[in-house]
Amino acid sequence: MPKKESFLINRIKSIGFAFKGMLILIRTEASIQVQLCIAIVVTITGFCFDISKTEWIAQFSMIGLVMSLEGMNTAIEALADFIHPDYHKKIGLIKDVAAGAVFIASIVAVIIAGIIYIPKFI
Ligand SMILES: Nc1ncnc2c1ncn2[C@@H]1O[C@H](COP(=O)(O)OP(=O)(O)OP(=O)(O)O)[C@@H](O)[C@H]1O
Repeated sequence: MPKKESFLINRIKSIGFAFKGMLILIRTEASIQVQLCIAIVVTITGFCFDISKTEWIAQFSMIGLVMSLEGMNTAIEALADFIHPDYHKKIGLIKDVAAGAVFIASIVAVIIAGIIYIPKFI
């Protein structure tokens, strides 16, 4: 019994730490703030155009993917700066690759937005 309790408490604590991390990202990361604004705008646009359930799923999936990858990118940047604060070619490569992952998701997000909204204008 006590084992189960401590497991539950640990899970709740983990959710608390994760929530704290999310708030840090929203408060301190300019890219996340921009993405959050875009997410709010496209969500309002979704209501305006009365998009279908499948389109909502695609839209929210891309919002989640881009913002969570941006969070991972921020963590990798912070880790790289902590491990090696000075200039190093490898650190540059690590940061570029992490940023590249966000960029790929962002391009796909723009394509999906085009698939959803362009037909509503023509
Ligand atoms: N220590 C380093 N050694 C080599 N190149 C680096 C180093 N730090 C940064 N760079 C290069 O500069 C780019 C930008 O790095 P930076 O850490 O400023 O990230 P950023 O994309 O500007 O993110 P943020 O705006 O969140 O700080 C990297 O992608 C990398 O090419």
